[in-house]
Amino acid sequence: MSHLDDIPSTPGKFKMEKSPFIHSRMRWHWQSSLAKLTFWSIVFFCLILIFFFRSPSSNPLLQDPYRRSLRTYNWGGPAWEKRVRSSARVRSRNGFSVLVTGAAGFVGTHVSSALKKRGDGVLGLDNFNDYYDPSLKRARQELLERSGVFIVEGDINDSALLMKLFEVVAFTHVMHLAAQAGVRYAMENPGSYVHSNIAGFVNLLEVCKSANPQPAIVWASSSSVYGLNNKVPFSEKDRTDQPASLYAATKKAGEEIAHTYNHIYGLSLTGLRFFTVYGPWGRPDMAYFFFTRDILKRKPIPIFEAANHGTVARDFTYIDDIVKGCLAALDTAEKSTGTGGKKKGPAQLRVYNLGNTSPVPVSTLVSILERLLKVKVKRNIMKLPRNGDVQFTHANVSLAQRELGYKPTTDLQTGLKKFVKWYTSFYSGGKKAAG
Ligand SMILES: O=C(O)[C@H]1O[C@H](OP(=O)(O)OP(=O)(O)OC[C@H]2O[C@@H](n3ccc(=O)[nH]c3=O)[C@H](O)[C@@H]2O)[C@H](O)[C@@H](O)[C@@H]1O
Repeated sequence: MSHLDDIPSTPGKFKMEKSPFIHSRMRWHWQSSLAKLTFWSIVFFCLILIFFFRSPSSNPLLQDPYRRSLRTYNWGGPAWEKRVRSSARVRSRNGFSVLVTGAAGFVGTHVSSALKKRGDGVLGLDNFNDYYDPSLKRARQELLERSGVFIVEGDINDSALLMKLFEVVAFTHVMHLAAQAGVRYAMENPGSYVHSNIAGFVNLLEVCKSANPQPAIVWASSSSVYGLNNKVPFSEKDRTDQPASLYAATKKAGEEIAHTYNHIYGLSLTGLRFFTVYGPWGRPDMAYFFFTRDILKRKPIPIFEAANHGTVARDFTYIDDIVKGCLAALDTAEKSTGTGGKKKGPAQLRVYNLGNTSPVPVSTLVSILERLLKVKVKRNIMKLPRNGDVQFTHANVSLAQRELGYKPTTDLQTGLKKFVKWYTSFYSGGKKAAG
């Protein structure tokens, strides 16, 4: 019989014998148990430490926004100020001096480049976060640098940096495009939306309101603010109090915050509700972009459909049309009316839809890509997940047409052709030639 057979399986029923042999064995057993306990406690403690420091996705305290806000950026010094001044220098008569936040982003890159081309002074600001592949942002930065646009590396939550920028340059306009984008990611990392779209926006407005002169601000809202509104096409007068995602809620909050800063401080503010913008240099987290990548890899494509086989559709809007809308919003923006944080009179407050006015089903988007890429697509029809997506979007742009002269001219087929041309060139090693 092995000594293990002496130990009853039911705890508490074991009767201790008073034998010295058993005593020493018990002591040895106790000591070895203590050693084991200490050993496993250390292992457990180490595992907790590893988990804490290496796993941001499972630890809300260390998720992206907080890590990002802890990042330090190098800025300042005479050489840096010289670059800032030179990039923001106006080169055309009556040109603007524009601070573009999110300049290394998709829309930011295109708008910065268009402004620079027509002789405006442009200074970029971007935190180069890793929401999607930062190397794409770096490639956009290179592109802008070649046309004379300097992107300052920093966060819109950094008041000291923003104040420094306004001290060095008297910006006439701010094109605010820095944001945490993406509808579905809001369920994974809600904090990043609050950090960028609310706290960051407020911080920027705080600095703008105190600037002398105050700049006029044009900023990116989103078609997602229409949420569960089902009156089509979406007009600026429709309900926007039923957001379907936290992303949408933060953009809607931005519109209300804009109202407050306009009301109290006389800041001129224009919000642009973009409708699913696509095109060359686009965002890899968007469906048209990753569908292209996955079709080329022969992977099945998940196509969402609503209840009862309902079609899911988007008012896909080509980037060049959006850029025209952004420039027109800057051109028609009136001056802010405050000085040194005090309102001197009523200021302009506007909101416009910038869409394409012709929604296309996601299944048609896939068919167009299939033809352009010449690859037979494996379709995987799936129920629209409850993750913030709405069934359809459709812009009424008559207000933007009337007041901004906005008129979209690119249909999805034409726009995707340009995107695919850029994509294949960019990702076939010719990254620099893809501009
Ligand atoms: O219009 C807007 O305001 C928003 O447009 C896009 O959001 P979304 O329209 O959802 O764009 P995608 O994520 O590219 O999705 C496009 C369509 O593809 C569908 N989809 C997406 C992913 C997928 O796997 N399958 C699929 O069918 C979506 O349901 C949606 O109808 C942007 O991601 C947002 O940042 C932006 O603010």
